[in-house]
Amino acid sequence: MKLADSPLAPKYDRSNLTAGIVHFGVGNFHRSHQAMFLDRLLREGKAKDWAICGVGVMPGDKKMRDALAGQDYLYTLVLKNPDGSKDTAVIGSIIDYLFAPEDPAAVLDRLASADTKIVSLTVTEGGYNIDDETGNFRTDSEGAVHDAAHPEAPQTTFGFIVAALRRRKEAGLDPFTVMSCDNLPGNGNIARTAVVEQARLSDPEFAEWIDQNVSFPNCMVDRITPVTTDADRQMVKDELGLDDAWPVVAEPFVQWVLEDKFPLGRPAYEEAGAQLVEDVVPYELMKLRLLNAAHQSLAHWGRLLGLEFGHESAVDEDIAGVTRRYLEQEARPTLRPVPGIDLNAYIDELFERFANEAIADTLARLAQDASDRMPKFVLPSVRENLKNGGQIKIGAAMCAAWALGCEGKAEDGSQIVIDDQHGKELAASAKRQAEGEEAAFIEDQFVFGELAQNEQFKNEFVQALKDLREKGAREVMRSL
Ligand SMILES: NC(=O)c1ccc[n+]([C@@H]2O[C@H](COP(=O)([O-])OP(=O)(O)OC[C@H]3O[C@@H](n4cnc5c(N)ncnc54)[C@H](O)[C@@H]3O)[C@@H](O)[C@H]2O)c1
Ligand SMILES: O=P(O)(O)OC[C@@H](O)[C@@H](O)[C@H](O)[C@H](O)CO
Repeated sequence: MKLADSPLAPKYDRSNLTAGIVHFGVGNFHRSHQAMFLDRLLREGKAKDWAICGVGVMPGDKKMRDALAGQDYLYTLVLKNPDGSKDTAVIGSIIDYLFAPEDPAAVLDRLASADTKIVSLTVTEGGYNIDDETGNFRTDSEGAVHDAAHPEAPQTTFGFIVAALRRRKEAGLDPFTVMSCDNLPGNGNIARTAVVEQARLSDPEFAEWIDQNVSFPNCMVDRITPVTTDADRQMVKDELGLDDAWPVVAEPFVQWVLEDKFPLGRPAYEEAGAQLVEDVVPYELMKLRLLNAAHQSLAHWGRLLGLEFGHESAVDEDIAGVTRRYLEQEARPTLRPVPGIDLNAYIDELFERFANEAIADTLARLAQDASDRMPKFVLPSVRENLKNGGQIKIGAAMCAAWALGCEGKAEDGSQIVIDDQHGKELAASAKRQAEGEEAAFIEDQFVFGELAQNEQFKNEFVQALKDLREKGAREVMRSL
């Protein structure tokens, strides 16, 4: 059955909607989170001017464009509960999709349209081109250099945003709000840096204007959303009778905490369950340094033991133990109090969520692009503890588990595949490490910045790596 004919399909009239939001990076998470919040409002007859037009700038996004365009941009969202039951809906809030490499002019026209009031992003942690140590935009990246030289014919997210803001200004239109929904500490601030610094490369004066006039709210986003598998597609066909080229599965838990800084207005997200707050930073840090850091721990220790899924790591006594001790002894002490949240209960709930085997989140997904994730989720706590005399041994050992995994083999001899945009460099330093250069991995400036020069971090890392080789991961985890 076609999605549009399903009893689960939206009852609201989609021909009557206007795209007020342009979203870059329509992956699984955007579709399980922001698009779902909007769908909730649309079902109540609200937010008709806030439908979403997706944009993809990466060559790989053609697949998503084709999948969505072939089914009127509808898709199935399947929430998998821990007891094995499922809650399903067909989501209708995305009404168009533009694939930038094929038609960049259409993307610019859409961004420059008076209808567009919010430009939102889930372009991954690495998509912002930020040096984690300095917080500076990497002006020498290929895309940034291209868009600086050809500001009228951009290829990257930030190049498009800058070009569109210029067109709006020239046309006398107010700037849209730029809302990052990526897992980054201060994601709005980072989006600001990326947009302003991209603009500065071609027009410093306009960059200043953007900095003064464009709003970049910060937000914290949360819903574990694994990669869609063929088995998920088959399940949607068998159980719901639906032909869906790209359904999304996710956990039932969902959270969105955001700053209310939308000069051109916004959907009433709070009426769909989001929390609007003055200061989102404590919530963001809690989520990134606890949930996302725990995911790194489950992934790197679990992969060393040859495990495949997040829930397998989460119920393994040694991995769960070392992960919990990391959270309690090294991550939580770096957090500020979070209004309305008991951090002990939050950590307990994380382990319940991680243990949901119906989600079947893979350790490969959690470890993907770890070179972008470790610097955002784990290394900030290491740095803060080093500064304040706090403990770092479990974080350093997690880095060593990752480093050893990058040599390519689990303890049971199975292969560990490295899927990382910085993978070549990781493989090269892991090779030097395997040949006896014990600190080679942490000398990778892109990931570790100045940390290799810190004697305490280096010693803890090198010792953990040595112990891992001599005693194995289980004994090391138990000793921590
Ligand atoms: N999956 C989750 O559980 C989850 C939960 C919370 C937040 N997030 C955030 O959402 C992001 C995306 O996750 P996902 O599960 O949707 O992944 P995904 O792989 O399904 O989608 C990623 C999207 O980002 C685009 N992208 C990647 N690099 C880009 C770049 N340099 N410029 C522009 N676009 C780029 C891809 O083309 C794709 O459209 C994560 O990196 C994270 O920051 C994910
Ligand atoms: O998607 P990333 O790159 O931010 O990190 C991997 C996971 O930790 C992450 O996707 C979580 O599942 C998510 O942040 C839960 O809300």
